[in-house]
Amino acid sequence: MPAFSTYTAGTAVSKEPDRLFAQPLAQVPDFAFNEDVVRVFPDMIKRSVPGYPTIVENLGVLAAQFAQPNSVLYDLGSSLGAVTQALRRHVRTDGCRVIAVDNSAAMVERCREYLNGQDSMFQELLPVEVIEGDILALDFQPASVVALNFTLQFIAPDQRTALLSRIRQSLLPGGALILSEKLRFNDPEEHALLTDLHVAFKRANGYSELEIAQKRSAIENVMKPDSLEEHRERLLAAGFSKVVPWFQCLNFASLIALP
Ligand SMILES: Nc1ncnc2c1ncn2[C@@H]1O[C@H](C[S@+](CC[C@H]([NH3+])C(=O)[O-])CC(=O)[O-])[C@@H](O)[C@H]1O
Ligand SMILES: O=C(O)C(=O)Cc1ccccc1
Repeated sequence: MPAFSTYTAGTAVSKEPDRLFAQPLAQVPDFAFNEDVVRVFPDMIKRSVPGYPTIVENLGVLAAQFAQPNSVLYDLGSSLGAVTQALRRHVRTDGCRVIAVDNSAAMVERCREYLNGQDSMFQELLPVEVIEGDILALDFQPASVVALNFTLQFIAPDQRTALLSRIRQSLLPGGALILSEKLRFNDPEEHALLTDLHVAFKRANGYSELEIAQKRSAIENVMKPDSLEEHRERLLAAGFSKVVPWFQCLNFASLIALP
């Protein structure tokens, strides 16, 4: 029996601790969102991303300000649906529905289980559809809120502007894109300081030097962070009119981009 804990307003999520990189690996494979990662994901993301619980909960609060009646709210790269659950806790706008999309079959399967659990515990939640698919191939419907919560960094850099342009085209007046990302910094001293402080955050959360080093080499080929300046310029190039950072903790930040 997997261990479960209740958080996010009562919905049970796995609390299996992340020890994926605890043993020395002869060769560290590229990071993938497979079944092993799915089992430990809630623990991994909370212990790895400073500010993650604050970002997710407040993403729901922000979304409620931008949600327009009878529109779609997208959770792109939904993983286990933490953002979708926050949207359902906070958005009360008439006729809204959530579309969560992820291309990891293992994530989608577990996400559907969690959302069914939330459905059975609470009434009058926004309807949700969970799609297993590539967000680069998605046919966007008119949307008032689009959340990319730590997903764009996994998209090939040369595909990012096109994806953001398509999101911009789908956004309704009064809507918003909420984009959370790990940042890199153009100033080498600032980059080194915030990278060291992120390592200290992981150490304080119980990760060993070996776990930190092996995870770093697992993600370096698959996760390519940009600077805040690059994000701003790309969002403006994609047609957004205004970019407003609303949260930063160490080298992790979240931005609101307005159509
Ligand atoms: N092309 C793609 N199409 C669809 N999904 C993708 C694609 N590329 C990557 N993904 C998916 O994007 C998610 C990124 S995790 C998001 C956390 C979540 N938002 C959270 O708030 O808990 C971030 C992290 O682990 O740092 C994974 O589930 C991938 O399968
Ligand atoms: O662990 C890290 O160093 C990160 O940058 C964040 C992260 C969190 C979960 C999966 C992949 C990357």
